[in-house]
This record gives sequence, structure tokens and C-alpha cells, in this order.
Amino acid sequence: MIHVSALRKVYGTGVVALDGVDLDVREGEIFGVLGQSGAGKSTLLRCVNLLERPTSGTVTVGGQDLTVLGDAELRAARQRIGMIHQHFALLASRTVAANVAFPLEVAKTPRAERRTRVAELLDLVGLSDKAGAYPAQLSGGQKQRVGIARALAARPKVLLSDEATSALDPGTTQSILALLRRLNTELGLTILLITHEMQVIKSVCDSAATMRDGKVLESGLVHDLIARPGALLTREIFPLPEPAPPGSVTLTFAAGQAGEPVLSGLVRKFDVDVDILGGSLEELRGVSVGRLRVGLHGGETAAALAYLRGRGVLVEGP
Ligand SMILES: Nc1ncnc2c1ncn2[C@@H]1O[C@H](COP(=O)(O)OP(=O)(O)OP(=O)(O)O)[C@@H](O)[C@H]1O
Repeated sequence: MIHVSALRKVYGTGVVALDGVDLDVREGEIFGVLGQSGAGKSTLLRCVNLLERPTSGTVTVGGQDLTVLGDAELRAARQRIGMIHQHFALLASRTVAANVAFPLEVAKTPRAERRTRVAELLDLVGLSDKAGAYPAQLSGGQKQRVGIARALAARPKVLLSDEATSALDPGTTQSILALLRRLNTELGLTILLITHEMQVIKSVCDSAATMRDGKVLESGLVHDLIARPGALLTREIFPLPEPAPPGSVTLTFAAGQAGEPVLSGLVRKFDVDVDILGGSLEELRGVSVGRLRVGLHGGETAAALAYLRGRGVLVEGP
């Protein structure tokens, strides 16, 4: 649905914000781009709908290369790409309904159709009772729901989310993420979001990319990345002291394995002692994934490690 190739953005100041970014977002998935402040995430997102013109490279959305379009064609293409923002970007002097209606007015949608569509959208985000309220009378979560309704007014296939939950408390963050997941499922909406919050990646993203210094360091399906040796995402999700103590082994139990009695089998079959040095268990989109650092002593250690690998456990070290 979104294909970004060799994207480079050098600002007038000489700052290289994007330095050869490639990204593929599949139709119907939620794709999260994770990175620290200054990594280039916002620049990347703004380049995807050409709010920022890339210095070089291409951006294709729904099969259309946006970088070659003229102004009028680009305006039409942008209607198929909604966007939501960290600070909501609502018009303070307009009611909730009028905020949601705004893109429909710009698109010259007839008044009666506009009214029906606004009612549908407010119902979709659970704000039908706030149609006549002003943004100042809403909570942060409600404001973001208005932002989402407005972004979906023109029935886009793609939604871009610029740190949409960063200004919200954890409970409200979860409810907005649940809404995004529901819209993704019910409308088949493809969502590209940027975030610095690991919680966002853990709870809703199918795929993820990690950015640093204008580059994508790794990307793919979250569960595939977790199963990849040395993945940065795994280290972020399951922080363990680095470097690992000499002789220790780090085990990653990917989707579905975390509930299996693998360690007890290890002790029984190979007569090894297992020291647990650290670890944690996380839910990634509802599936348990675990990472454990252990010391193995005595018995048939090499055979024990081979057994773990044979069970599909990612074994790193010693
Ligand atoms: N309009 C601009 N003009 C010049 N430099 C810019 C501009 N916007 C961003 N930058 C620079 O580009 C780099 C990447 O910034 P960007 O905002 O894309 O990163 P980010 O990962 O989204 O960080 P944050 O979460 O802090 O916004 C930074 O060095 C930033 O200072």
C-alpha cells in the first residue's frame, strides 16, 4: 500500500533528516516506526503524503507515485491519505461536528451528504453526544477521536499517525489504540504510525521499523523481527543488562512457545542446572513472547542448546 524507496531529505539548513530510507507497508496492516527524538520519523511521515517534498527517492501510495504529481493531482491523492496529530490540530472556534465536516467542505461535498457523513463518523468514534461541543470542552482522548473522525471523512485507504497518543495518559492511550485497531479491522484501513513509545508497538503493530539518524535499521513483521538474532526491537522490548555475562545464554521464546514447559524438559533430558539471570514475558498483540537469560552448568550443555534450537527457541551466546 505504501512503498518508500531510497528516500532522502536534506533540509535547507543542511541537516540530513532522511538518508536513504526504504519502507514497505502492506495493505491492511498497522505499521509502526519507532525511534528516538531526531531520528527522522516526522520527516518520513510528512514525506509520505508529500507535506514535505523529499530531496530524492520515491513515495508510492496505493500504486501511485506521489513524487511526480502536479499540485491538483497531489491534492486529490492526499484525500486518500488521512492524518492525525499529537496535539490534535482541531479548530478551536468550530464545534466537533464542524471540525469533522471541514475536509468535506473543502472537497465541496453537498450539505445534506456532509451532515449524514459527519453523523456516521461521530458514531464510528463514539462521540455522537459531543457534536455540538467545542474542542476546549473535550478531554485529550475525545479530541483525538475528533481528529480521527476528521481524518476519515473522505474515506481514505491510508491513515498516517504522528505520535497520536504521546500527549495522552496510559489508559486513554490504550483506548485510542483499540479504536485504531478496530478501524483497521472494520474498514480495512492501512495505518502507518510513528512513535517513541514501545507500548504502541507492542499493543497494536503488525510490523515495525526502527529508525536512527535518518536511516531504517531494521523492519519487518514484529513476530519475525523477534525471532531474528540481534534484533534491536527485541532488545528494546526486553531490556536485559548488556553485555551478557560471559558464558550466559539468552533465549527468546517467540509466538506461542512462551507457555511451553521447555526448561523443565531441558533439565530432565540433559541433566543441566539452569540459573535464571534475568528475563521477562510480554504480550505482543495478544501473543505471549518471552526472553530469558540463563547460565547452564553440568550435564550435556551443548546437546541442551541444540534441543532448544530444535524447539524453535532463538539461542544467543555463549
Ligand atoms: N523544518 C526543518 N528544518 C530543518 N531541520 C529540520 C526540520 N524538521 C526537522 N529537522 C531536523 O531533521 C532531523 C529529524 O527530525 P524529525 O522531526 O523528522 O525527527 P523525529 O524522529 O520525528 O523527532 P521528534 O520526535 O523529536 O519530532 C532533526 O535533526 C531535526 O532537527
